[in-house]
Amino acid sequence: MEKYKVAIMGPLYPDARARLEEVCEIKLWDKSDPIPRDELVEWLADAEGFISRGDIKVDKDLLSQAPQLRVIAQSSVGYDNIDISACTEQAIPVGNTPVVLVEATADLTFGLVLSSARRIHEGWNYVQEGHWTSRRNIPLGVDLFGKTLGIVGMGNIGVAVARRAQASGMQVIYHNRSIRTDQEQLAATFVNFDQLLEESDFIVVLVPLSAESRHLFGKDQFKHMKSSAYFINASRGPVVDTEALYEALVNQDIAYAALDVVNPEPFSDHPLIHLPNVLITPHIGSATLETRTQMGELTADNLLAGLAKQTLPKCVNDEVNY
Ligand SMILES: NC(=O)C1=CN([C@@H]2O[C@H](COP(=O)(O)OP(=O)(O)OC[C@H]3O[C@@H](n4cnc5c(N)ncnc54)[C@H](O)[C@@H]3O)[C@@H](O)[C@H]2O)C=CC1
Ligand SMILES: O=C(O)C(=O)CO
Repeated sequence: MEKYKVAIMGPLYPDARARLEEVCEIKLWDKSDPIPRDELVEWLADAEGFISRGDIKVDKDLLSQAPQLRVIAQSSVGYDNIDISACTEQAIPVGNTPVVLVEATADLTFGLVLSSARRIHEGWNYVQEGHWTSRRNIPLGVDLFGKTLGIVGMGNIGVAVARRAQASGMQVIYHNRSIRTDQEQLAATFVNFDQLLEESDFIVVLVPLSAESRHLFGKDQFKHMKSSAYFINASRGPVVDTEALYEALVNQDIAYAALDVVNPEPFSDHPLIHLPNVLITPHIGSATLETRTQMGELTADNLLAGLAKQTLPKCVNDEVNY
């Protein structure tokens, strides 16, 4: 049997790779920098399947140069790098990996709440740098118990974060595109956006990046928050205006920011990194061995289904799913 031609933006986890190699002729980009556009165009000229990744712009122009393409799969729940309407127009289904990454991402997100409130990494730096010579001047944190956590984007991960917060004795309020029908069961209260900004001690952001959510958090929103507020972003960097966040932290309009996502990524020389009231992790929300393995498997399932013109198990534009 002739093998399917596929282009894959790595990394590709070993089990998924073995399954794909059985039926696919693979071109694998395994460098950490994104593939140059002209090289990608060449790779896609005869590709039937494409495993994309978040740092690659998949737009109308690219798709117009990929005449054989019948499926795109991506190992993430977010797909803000892909022009979904253009894919739908060309009847190309796009597979993503929701659900399997929820608990790992919620752990990391709530870990940022906990680490920043209790200054865990500062405590470790303090010990490592030899300052623990007496009981004085230890990093002093704040309680979670009895505080209000506001979640912006109460989807799958938001709900999993709410469960963790409730177990720590926090009240949970949320703002979402729509009020959840399971709100009572969630024991979380829907509030409007401004109310959430004003009332929350901790704000966790988990909205997808879209035209509507780009720079949802800027100067005015930080001014609206409590000066004691902790701001945690685990969604996408561009949901926040980075310069406005920097100013808010320098001016102490808010107390602290903990970020798993920033704009741009990677992020190694921005002044934000040097502020004392910031904790940044390198976009590791779903990065556990178990979760990344499951994401790899689901991505392979989506790709193989599309190549065989069968229904993708998780499809973003179901109207063109097979
Ligand atoms: N840091 C990391 O490694 C990870 C980050 N993510 C990010 O988290 C996002 C959320 O993931 P899930 O919870 O699985 O998605 P989901 O689709 O289950 O939840 C998103 C929620 O946000 C709401 N929403 C959308 N736009 C909104 C807006 N403008 N204002 C208020 N609410 C809005 C939706 O109604 C939905 O309830 C992903 O799109 C991705 O960007 C996801 C996984 C890992
Ligand atoms: O799934 C996503 O959207 C991520 O950011 C990485 O898991």
